[in-house]
Amino acid sequence: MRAFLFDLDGVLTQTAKVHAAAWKDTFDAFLRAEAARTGGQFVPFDAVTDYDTYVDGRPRLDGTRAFLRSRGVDLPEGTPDDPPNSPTVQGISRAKNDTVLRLIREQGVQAYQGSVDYVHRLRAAGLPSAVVSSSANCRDVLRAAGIEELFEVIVDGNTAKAEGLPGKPAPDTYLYAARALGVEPAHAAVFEDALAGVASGRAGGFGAVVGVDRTGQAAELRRDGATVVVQDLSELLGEEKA
Ligand SMILES: O=P(O)(O)OC[C@H]1O[C@@H](O)[C@H](O)[C@@H](O)[C@@H]1O
Repeated sequence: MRAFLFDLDGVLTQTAKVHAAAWKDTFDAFLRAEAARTGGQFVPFDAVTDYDTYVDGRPRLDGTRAFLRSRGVDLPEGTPDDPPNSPTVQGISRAKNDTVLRLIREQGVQAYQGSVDYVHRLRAAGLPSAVVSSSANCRDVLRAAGIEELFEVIVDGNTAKAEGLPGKPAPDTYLYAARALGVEPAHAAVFEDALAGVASGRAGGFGAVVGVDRTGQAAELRRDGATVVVQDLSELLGEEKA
């Protein structure tokens, strides 16, 4: 492998669980109000299974659409100016973003030490790395974790929007990063904790797709595209550490 492409939330930083909590907060408020309005049952958002299946790894608006569709809810798209929690895809997405930013402000951002050590090892070996994230908040999160300077290339939700790239599980954002580093996908490794993310690694024909299993979904990561699964990148530093 000549280039290394890392997802952000859940691979480099401990922010996947913060996103999951913000999604749960937002969707539960919506579902509760819907149940009251229609007289139906309130079935809460599951921060593990619903998050992994519909939301994790995808661009924000795609996550909102995919989860609502899974509950048979069809909301108008709305506009980015819709007030948070308006019954539109944009309004719900905006509420979720307000919540995730508040949680990040309150809790700060921690990197995974194993990932930071791994990227340092790559740098010492002269091997380039990129961050490939669906998040529009990617740069702020990298900065808050103090690791922005470790990467040659950063492809995030804003890059995808500006370049018209479809988000994960499509391979386009990873392919864009590999091109920016001047490396063929067959010689680049993808590191992902999300099912949509390993699927984009597989779809892009990458030389290795490392599933990072933080939540006990190793089998699903393999099913959707991981060629190897670890619980933490420190496992890949292995005996060289001794
Ligand atoms: O809402 P943001 O910060 O642009 O992030 C979009 C998505 O980014 C992904 O990295 C997360 O796994 C998702 O949970 C998140 O929804």
